[in-house]
Amino acid sequence: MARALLEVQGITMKFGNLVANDNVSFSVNEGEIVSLIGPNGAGKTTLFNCISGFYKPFSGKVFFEGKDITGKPPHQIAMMGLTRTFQIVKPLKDMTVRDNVLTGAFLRSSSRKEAEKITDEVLQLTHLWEKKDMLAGSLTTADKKRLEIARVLATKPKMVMLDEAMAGLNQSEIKEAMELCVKLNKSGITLLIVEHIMEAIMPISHRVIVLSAGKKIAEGKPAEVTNNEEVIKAYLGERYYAKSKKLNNRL
Ligand SMILES: Nc1ncnc2c1ncn2[C@@H]1O[C@H](COP(=O)(O)OP(=O)(O)OP(=O)(O)O)[C@@H](O)[C@H]1O
Repeated sequence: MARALLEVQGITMKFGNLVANDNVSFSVNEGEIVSLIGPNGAGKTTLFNCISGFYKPFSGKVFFEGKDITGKPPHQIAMMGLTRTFQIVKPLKDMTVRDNVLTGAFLRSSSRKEAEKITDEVLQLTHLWEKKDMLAGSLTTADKKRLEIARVLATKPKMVMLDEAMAGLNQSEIKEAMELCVKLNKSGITLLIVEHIMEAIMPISHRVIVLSAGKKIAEGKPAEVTNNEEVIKAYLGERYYAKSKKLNNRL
């Protein structure tokens, strides 16, 4: 049986009177690609922040490999093998691409030689090798997103949480990002992905979890979720329903 790598149990997070996450529970098994979707303001990033230690949830627990990580600091959670990227990428823009990735590698290794070896492997894997000497601030959006992923990979994670890593990318860049996700997953990394580009994540996800107004409203295989009436009404409607209706009208 698949082993739960991440277990989120009844997470509630409030900002004043606003309940951003309302008793959310789910788990991610080792080796899975799970996507977390939902309308703007549904609470996806807040949940990422609660899981990765950037927020201490109001109530509920988070377990990674069976260990309680609720409220532990982000660097400690990263040391355990769970890391995340940010929706708004923040590379150290006056440092080179390679040095940016090195900062991640130093979490795993205190030896410079070893950290450089990890860094160079990750630069090859993420197709950033040719740009390793460029200043991070001069990269395109797509390459900045790639660098964010590279920095995370250099920490040698067991599981990566990607927060809108495909936002702002063009079609071919999205395809490359999808391929990278599949490649990382095949190399043994479990993925939890927040994304609005349904066309990109549905084909690569094993399971999808849907949040709406802070609550989990559905969970299942991509085909199950896209046919779920509540999900269509709360979220997919705008994107999927109109598109399929247009198509049906034309037939
Ligand atoms: N630091 C904060 N202080 C106060 N309210 C916040 C804070 N962060 C998020 N919120 C509110 O919590 C709710 C959930 O926001 P969150 O960013 O988690 O949603 P999201 O699903 O990630 O949205 P999006 O898809 O637009 O990124 C929103 O109403 C938002 O305004």
